[in-house]
Amino acid sequence: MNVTSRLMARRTMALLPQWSSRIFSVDLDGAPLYFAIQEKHQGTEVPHVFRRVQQYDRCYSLLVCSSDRVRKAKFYWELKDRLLRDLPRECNLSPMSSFLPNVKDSLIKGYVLKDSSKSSSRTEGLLRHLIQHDPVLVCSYLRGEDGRPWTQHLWSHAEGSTMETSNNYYVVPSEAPEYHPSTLNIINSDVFYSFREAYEVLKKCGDIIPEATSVLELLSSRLEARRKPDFPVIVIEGLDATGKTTLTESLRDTLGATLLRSPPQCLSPWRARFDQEPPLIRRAFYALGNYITAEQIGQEATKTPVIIDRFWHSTAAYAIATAVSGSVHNLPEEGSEVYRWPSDLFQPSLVVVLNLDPEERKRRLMDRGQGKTEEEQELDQNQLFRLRVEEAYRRISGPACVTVDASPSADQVLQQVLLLIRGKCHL
Ligand SMILES: Nc1ncnc2c1ncn2[C@@H]1O[C@H](COP(=O)(O)OP(=O)(O)OP(=O)(O)O)[C@@H](O)[C@H]1O
Ligand SMILES: Nc1ccn([C@H]2C[C@H](O)[C@@H](COP(=O)(O)O)O2)c(=O)n1
Repeated sequence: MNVTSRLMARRTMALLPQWSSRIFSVDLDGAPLYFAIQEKHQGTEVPHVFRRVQQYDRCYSLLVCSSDRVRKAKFYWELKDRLLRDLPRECNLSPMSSFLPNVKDSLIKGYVLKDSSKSSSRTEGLLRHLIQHDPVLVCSYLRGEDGRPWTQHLWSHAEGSTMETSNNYYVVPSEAPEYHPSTLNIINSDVFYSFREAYEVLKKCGDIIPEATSVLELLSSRLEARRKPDFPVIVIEGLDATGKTTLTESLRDTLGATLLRSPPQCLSPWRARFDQEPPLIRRAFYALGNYITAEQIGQEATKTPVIIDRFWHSTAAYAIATAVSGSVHNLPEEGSEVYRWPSDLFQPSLVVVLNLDPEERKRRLMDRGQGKTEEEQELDQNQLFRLRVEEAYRRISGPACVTVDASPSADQVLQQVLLLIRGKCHL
């Protein structure tokens, strides 16, 4: 490799720190398959993932690398649609990531691209364009000949030219890491543990999402000193159609309470807009919604008991369950810091989670016959996602939730929750 290409390769690799200590994970049919790279040719074992892609003529990886996390999140979010639109039909994409085993915040996301189109020119033209203009690291993979293993070639770009590095990295099998890679970046990317962290994300979005500025304007007067509320504050949680609206309205009427929601009414004009954004931005929006609701709690709980329809448990449980794929075993383990309550967020007196058999929930959804959000459809169709949300609810602590069976009649559920409130909150 000449000096220029070595420099180009070094500059490119600086985007992906500790390149040769990284593990690569490819999600084929929902299950991660792992491989690593090494500089020396040792052994000939082909990682499982490459045995699965042999039928394709060409194989590439794209990893989205940028120190600007808003740009990175936006670009990754839009990349799949762009690739599916512009690549030849014979190309196939699978989610991929690279990470340092068990090192927090080391996860970098991307795709593996398998190509069996007649010519490489369209695909490679697109990849060249991407590395020139976007925060993407591209590698190509070559099948070894004469019993030699597959090799990974890093593409570099500088001063108008693109090249593949000629010093090979050999692709070798790797063990599954102790922690599922998608758990590594949850803190402050999917779940925010302070007002400041969530606020900073929306502040950075101001120039690309004008609505973020409107949301921030609502927050300017917040974070006043909190005092202990005079009346109990009770949160009702649960998946959609488990009966939260029905129960919270009955509790309001029975207890003469104030009913609040998170996200609060004042954020309604922007909710649909933020629901289209990548998790980093969308979850920051919901996190800030909890702080606005907390402020309203502070005002109302001096006068009456307060009932809240969804709060922090929803924000964290849905975010964690979306960030992690596969079975509940992939979730961060019970007791992980991922499930801790933000230290600057108001803690309610009691959190009740309504639990309902999936078939009965589906029946209630059908009877109600309203439109569903994408996440609600996902809950409906994807059993594993529903199980992850339910388990994440259960693992959140400080305060932990109390689970109530929501399958009896509305009045029986109300009586059950009133008993809990009277026991815990001395009402
Ligand atoms: N205990 C119950 N038994 C039978 N049906 C119920 C019960 N509680 C609520 N329902 C009915 O189930 C449907 C969903 O209830 P509701 O709207 O209260 O749920 P939700 O949790 O607030 O839903 P979402 O989160 O989607 O707003 C409604 O049609 C409601 O009348
Ligand atoms: N405090 C909240 C409330 C809601 N969310 C998110 C989680 C789901 O994506 C969706 C469910 O809300 P619904 O459709 O029942 O209004 O909203 C959140 O993150 N935090």
